[in-house]
Amino acid sequence: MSKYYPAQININNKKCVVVGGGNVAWRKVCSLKNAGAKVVVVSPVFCPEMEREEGIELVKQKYDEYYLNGAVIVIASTDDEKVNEKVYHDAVRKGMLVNVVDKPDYCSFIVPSSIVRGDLCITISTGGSSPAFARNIRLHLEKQFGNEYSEFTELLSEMRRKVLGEISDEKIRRGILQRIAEWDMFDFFKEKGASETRNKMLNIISGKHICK
Ligand SMILES: C[C@@]1(CC(=O)O)c2cc3[nH]c(cc4nc(cc5[nH]c(cc(n2)[C@H]1CCC(=O)O)[C@@](C)(CC(=O)O)[C@@H]5CCC(=O)O)C(CC(=O)O)=C4CCC(=O)O)c(CCC(=O)O)c3CC(=O)O
Ligand SMILES: NC(=O)C1=CN([C@@H]2O[C@H](COP(=O)(O)OP(=O)(O)OC[C@H]3O[C@@H](n4cnc5c(N)ncnc54)[C@H](O)[C@@H]3O)[C@@H](O)[C@H]2O)C=CC1
Repeated sequence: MSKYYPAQININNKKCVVVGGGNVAWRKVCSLKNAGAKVVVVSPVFCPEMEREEGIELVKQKYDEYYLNGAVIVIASTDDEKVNEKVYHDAVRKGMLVNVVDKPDYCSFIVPSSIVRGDLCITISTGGSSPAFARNIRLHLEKQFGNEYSEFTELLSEMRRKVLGEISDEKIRRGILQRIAEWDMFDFFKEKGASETRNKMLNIISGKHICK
């Protein structure tokens, strides 16, 4: 049985607070920002990357629970165990999701390693057993997942919206959605490109091709 429930959290435009301004905090700031969060970092000192980054709010202060107000996610990444623990208890009391980077027992969620190709996101977690192994698996897999995965996913998204809007029979709809996402379609896409694949998919959608 897994210790955690894997899920994707929508934090677009939501306030997320990172306490601490070091290298580990920087990694978390990047992933939160990439997911569209409004990132606030509270720390007396920031690493140079953070000082340079635009579009994040830097609060040059020691931690105070006041800074958590309105946040959906809180990450404690200071080098002071007492501060990290206080952040954890404050966040839990306020009903927020919290992650203390060096204390898995003080995490209501943990952050997996991830490969992002447009809307496609492959995440790898060892449940805290070995973050270094999660990272190495990412480096290994990354080479196999190029930008074509992003482009094919984008095309599928467009076609899926069309199918959902136009085909009311659930069985036929499911059949088409399965068919256009099959591996031979992806091979065709890689060989012939987006335009020919789009035509092939449109033929399937309009019933000109028999579904398997
Ligand atoms: C539980 C968890 C909580 C959390 O932070 O969410 C956690 C905890 C801890 N990490 C520690 C160390 C390291 N963490 C990394 C790297 C990453 N750590 C990440 C996640 C997680 N780390 C969560 C579990 C994820 C899972 O297992 O699935 C990644 C995937 C995502 C991210 O952080 O964004 C990111 C890789 C991103 C990428 O590159 O793809 C490296 C490697 C490196 O930096 O090169 C090292 C050094 C080598 C090592 O120790 O393995 C320590 C010991 C600190 C100490 O020494 O005291 C603890 C505390 C403990 O284990 O007790
Ligand atoms: N989960 C993970 O992936 C990893 C976790 N760690 C752990 O994460 C912690 C942070 O690591 P680094 O970023 O390398 O440390 P660091 O020493 O570079 O940064 C610590 C930061 O905490 C800030 N800080 C200290 N007291 C504070 C307070 N009262 N309020 C707000 N900010 C405060 C400092 O200003 C500094 O910016 C360490 O405890 C380390 O053991 C380390 C490696 C990997």
